[in-house]
Amino acid sequence: MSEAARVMIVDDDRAIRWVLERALAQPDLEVECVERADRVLPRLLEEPPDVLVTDIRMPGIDGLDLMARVREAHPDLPVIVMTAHSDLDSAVASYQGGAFEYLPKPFDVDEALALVRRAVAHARERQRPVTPPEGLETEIIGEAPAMQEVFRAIGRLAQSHITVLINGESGTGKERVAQALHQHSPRGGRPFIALNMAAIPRDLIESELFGHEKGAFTGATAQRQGRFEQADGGTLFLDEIGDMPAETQTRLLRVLADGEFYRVGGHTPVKVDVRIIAATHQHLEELVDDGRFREDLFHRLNVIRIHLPKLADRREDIPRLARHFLAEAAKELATDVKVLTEEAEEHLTRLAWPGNVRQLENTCRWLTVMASGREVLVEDLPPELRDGEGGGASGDWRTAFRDWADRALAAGHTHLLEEAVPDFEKILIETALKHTGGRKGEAAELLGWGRNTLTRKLKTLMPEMAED
Ligand SMILES: Nc1ncnc2c1ncn2[C@@H]1O[C@H](COP(=O)(O)OP(=O)(O)OP(=O)(O)O)[C@@H](O)[C@H]1O
Repeated sequence: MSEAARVMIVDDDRAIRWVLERALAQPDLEVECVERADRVLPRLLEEPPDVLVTDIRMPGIDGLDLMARVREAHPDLPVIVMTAHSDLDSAVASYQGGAFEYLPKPFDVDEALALVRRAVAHARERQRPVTPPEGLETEIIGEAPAMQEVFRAIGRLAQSHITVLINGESGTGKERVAQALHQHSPRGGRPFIALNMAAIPRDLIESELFGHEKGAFTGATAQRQGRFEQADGGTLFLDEIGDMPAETQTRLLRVLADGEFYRVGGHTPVKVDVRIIAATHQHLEELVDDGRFREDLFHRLNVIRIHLPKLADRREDIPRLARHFLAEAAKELATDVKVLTEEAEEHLTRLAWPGNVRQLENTCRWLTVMASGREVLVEDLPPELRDGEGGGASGDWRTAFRDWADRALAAGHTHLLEEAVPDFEKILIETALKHTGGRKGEAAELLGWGRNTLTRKLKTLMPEMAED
């Protein structure tokens, strides 16, 4: 902590400024005194000091106003309020949740100095974990306490090769965290290979992981390296580990124990040095209890566990995430960056976000394409997010449908429309027919189709109903 801490003092009373400036003239502090908040506000917001000391009653922008604005931009900046006791309540109220100290007037200079030093120490203590490991700042956004825990874990694990298990719902950023763990490890310059167990057909998992020899099975026309070999010296990220078939679990366990494996159809052991990071949205303990996951493998993987909270459990991060994704989407689509109005931002902050960060990211992309103006209003939001608490009311078919699509994509499905549209139409047809007691003409009308269209659809979708 060799760098001097910057302290800004705002008071219209010249005598107080003079006293404080002298009291705080210390080698470890760099003090700046200003008379009026409005003259320094833009600079203060842009380049905040380490500690702000302010009076309450001042001409122009008063201390409460100043705190409100500072808090908005820098919620963690410690503020020391100098005031008579009578103003304390309103001061506390205005800065609730922020770091706040109180210096009653009249004060003793030593007391003032001690308080400023304490605030500096406090600010630095807070800043340390707040700053994610170097280079991560733009990658993982998270000021919520649970995300701070994640950053701390990444920092703590930076120098290790230890196996890590990441828990969290789909779309919470598990792969991101795995990447960060890799980048900040001594293996950072080596490959990071990700493999989603839920996305590969079960009978291909072994050859995907361990590779195969030529002729190992029909279609194995050449020798092929598996992910383990590709990840040699680096990190292998095994997503949705709970979906790993039992035989593969056994093989994985053996690789972890011996550091070597055989390609499918091979007889020569292949040696590798791979760090495993596994992730799952499931409760592995429960899978173990149900006999669906090997207990010994579970213990092997569960050395260090990182939990990623649902987005709904870190709502304070939503505005920043949204701004980040809007900027990213604009870059990607080579267009102007959309800005959320306060109402739209508040609205987004209240939604349920069952698809977590990924859903927010997709929403921001959608907005970048669809919103008409530069400013995004609540009305510009996709319809399913616009009304009520949207995005997750249980029983809402759109939510269930979205979850289905999320899962299907995560499992590697393609041509989703081909998969979904027939079911969608079938459900509507069945329901309409139920309502009309099987009368097709009326059902076609309810659906908004001509009778011929319905007949044609029935032939392809529900041939058993097509006879008439
Ligand atoms: N904290 C974050 N800051 C910035 N971007 C994030 C953050 N968390 C997630 N993302 C982005 O959100 C998307 C989803 O994250 P990611 O793929 O890591 O989730 P996941 O938990 O691995 O999902 P799944 O289990 O479905 O594979 C990615 O595009 C990722 O870059």
